[in-house]
Amino acid sequence: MKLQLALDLVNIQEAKEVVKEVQEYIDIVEIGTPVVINEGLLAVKEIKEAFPNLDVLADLKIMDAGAYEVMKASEAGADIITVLGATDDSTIRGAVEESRKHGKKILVDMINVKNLEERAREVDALGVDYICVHTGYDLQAEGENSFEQLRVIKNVVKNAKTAIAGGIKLATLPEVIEASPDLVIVGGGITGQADKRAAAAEIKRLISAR
Ligand SMILES: O=C([C@H](O)CO)[C@H](O)[C@H](O)COP(=O)(O)O
Repeated sequence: MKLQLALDLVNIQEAKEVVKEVQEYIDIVEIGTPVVINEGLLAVKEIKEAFPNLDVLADLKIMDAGAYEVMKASEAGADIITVLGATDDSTIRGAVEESRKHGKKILVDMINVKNLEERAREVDALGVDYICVHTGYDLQAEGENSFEQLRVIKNVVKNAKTAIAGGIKLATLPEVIEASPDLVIVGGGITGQADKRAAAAEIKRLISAR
């Protein structure tokens, strides 16, 4: 089980400072969608250059032009790029094909996918690397989470690795770990804590104990 730190509400300089603080406890750094919107793929490039030993995920949430956008993110240094499960198969196929040319990985974000079981099977058959259940900020604010969705995809996904994101904190981590995802994605559960390093260390400790 790997730990991904999601950075959403920071600029490039702040992102570097947070990663520096917690780098020994994380496997993947996510350059979140808001950061890419604010700073562009330069954020991916700068973080990869500053932390070459960590994998960098570009959370582009690609909905169209799969191959082109994966190509640009790959050139910027991303190791993993996100595509939305709600898009059509041709976009996901294009993203996967392009990622293979660059030796990169595709994580499909199932945010707001209604027919989760059926779509997870279809996406899995497209050869993606990760399938991720995700409760976004807006639904988190309404008290939702993705714990049950994780159990659903664990039952049907046979090839891809599974991941979960959205409001995961130390208090809810045991329930997540119980379902054994391959990747746990934590943003505010680390970046929103007074002692980020201690939070990351404790999350890593619990994940590694499995
Ligand atoms: O993908 C995310 C969200 O849609 C904003 O872009 C977050 O990175 C993801 O939800 C993880 O962050 P937390 O919910 O703060 O753990």
